[in-house]
Amino acid sequence: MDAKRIAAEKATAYIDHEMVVGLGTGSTAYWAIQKIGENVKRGLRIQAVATSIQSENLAKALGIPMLSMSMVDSIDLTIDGADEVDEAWNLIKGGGGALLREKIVASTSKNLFIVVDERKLVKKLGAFPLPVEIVTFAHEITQNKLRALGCIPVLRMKEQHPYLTDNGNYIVDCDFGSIDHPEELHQIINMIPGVVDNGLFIKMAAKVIVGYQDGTVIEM
Ligand SMILES: O=C[C@H](O)[C@H](O)[C@H](O)COP(=O)(O)O
Repeated sequence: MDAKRIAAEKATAYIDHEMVVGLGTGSTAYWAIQKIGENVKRGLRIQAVATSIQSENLAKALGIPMLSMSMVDSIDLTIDGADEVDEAWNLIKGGGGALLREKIVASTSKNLFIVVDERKLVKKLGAFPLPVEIVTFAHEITQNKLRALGCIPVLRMKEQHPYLTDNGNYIVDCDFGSIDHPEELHQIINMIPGVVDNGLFIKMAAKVIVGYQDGTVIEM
């Protein structure tokens, strides 16, 4: 079985009746949502909150009862993927552009379980360029300020146009090289006017579940 799938399905075993569950975004979270959908059909009673329009549509199609973000002030468990996980369980997220809603949902969750395949584990973050969500107007000024922090910023494109997030913002993928101090970098980036949020998730994960190519899965 696919390494992402076994990690994602393992995480769903922690979901119990009456929980409010946060649904992540991406090709790994996809498998968690599929499994939750199956379990709901078998009688699991939960309500869920999505971290993207894509995940919301998938969940609705599978018959998972959904709540809007404005309806919840606490989420029991969120299952989400990541682009990189370091040894302190700091994360880079946002490869799929969903970082802002993901961080709001994660910050409202009692537990954030990260599901990844083994390729996402790194010693230090930064081989994956850091996604930064920025407002569209004067985006050049914001990109210049990001460049001044020492990265190479690249405006994410989709079919010849700047990629737009679910929130109507742009994403800039920032190559900082190896990130020595993720917590500091997180704060410095978010101080820039025009930045909405960045894809560093600092000390937010309660558990990391890793799927391996050989079919094994390890919970950390
Ligand atoms: O914006 C997207 C999310 O942060 C994803 O969770 C992340 O990019 C990992 O995605 P995947 O599981 O597809 O590698």
